[in-house]
Amino acid sequence: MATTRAPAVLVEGLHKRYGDKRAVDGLDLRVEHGEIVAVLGPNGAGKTTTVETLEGFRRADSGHVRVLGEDPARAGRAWRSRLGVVLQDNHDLAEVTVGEVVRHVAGFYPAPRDPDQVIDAVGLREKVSTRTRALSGGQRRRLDVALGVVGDPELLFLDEPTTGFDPQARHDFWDLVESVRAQGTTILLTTHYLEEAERLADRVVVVAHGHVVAEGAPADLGGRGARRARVRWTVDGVRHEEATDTPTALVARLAAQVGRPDGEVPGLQVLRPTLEDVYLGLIGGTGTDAHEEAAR
Ligand SMILES: Nc1ncnc2c1ncn2[C@@H]1O[C@H](COP(=O)(O)OP(=O)(O)OP(=O)(O)O)[C@@H](O)[C@H]1O
Repeated sequence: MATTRAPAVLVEGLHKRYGDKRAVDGLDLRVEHGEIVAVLGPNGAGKTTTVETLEGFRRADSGHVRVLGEDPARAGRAWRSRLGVVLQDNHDLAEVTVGEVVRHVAGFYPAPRDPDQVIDAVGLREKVSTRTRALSGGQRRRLDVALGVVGDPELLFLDEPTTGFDPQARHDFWDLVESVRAQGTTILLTTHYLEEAERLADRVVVVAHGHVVAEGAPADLGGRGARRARVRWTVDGVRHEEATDTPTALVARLAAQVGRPDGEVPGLQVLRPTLEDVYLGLIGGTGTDAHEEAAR
């Protein structure tokens, strides 16, 4: 039998107000060891307030919070050394080199990773002797991640880690996060990029108005997996569309009935709701169901 182990993060009924503003309003969250959980939500939904409460940087008004089994409001240095934190805006260490800062931060932890291996892992080997002020935005973010993981944390918090990245840098960063997870690190990230959540997260949690409005695997969120596919095709310049639970069977029938001699069906598209469609529906956005995920 598996032993029962407390989750890496457990939040029940979290509340936090700023004056009259209910920033977090009855939020529940659970992250198991080894999971990557993405917290999604519109600006001002309460994501950063929640994450910073978990990191021990803000005090909850009420609610039960446990991170690696301890209350962040009371936990000490030993607990903090088990966390990796990558904030939205990190400090500026302008005159220090990449190598110096990674080695320096490693020194804060009882059992850090090898700083040189971390620098290699985040792709900053060529910049090891560069002062941090001379890094590009994406390189600085990689440095932030290096600082987040050099202590070999059990739990890593990433708050909007790829904001401002170019597409290649974002994909490289995702590979990096996956390699960190492969070493057993639990990861809680906030993001505004649905593609990022889809690529990285085992589970997404959608927060709006300070509480969770939906959660699930990216493929299942909001009943996404159960929604019907729509198949489109063209015959003699006229577009046709049919909703179906069995798109493969429909496509096979079309190939036989209206396909060209080589079996190709003109204008064939198989459409399913994207995570973004589902997300926008959940938060009351204006998303349509018309994104095209699989077109052939
Ligand atoms: N220190 C503060 N003082 C007053 N109000 C605050 C403070 N921090 C956050 N708020 C307010 O609390 C609400 C939640 O903010 P929070 O930063 O947690 O949202 P978020 O979901 O992280 O947003 P974003 O996606 O824009 O980062 C917002 O209305 C914000 O203006």
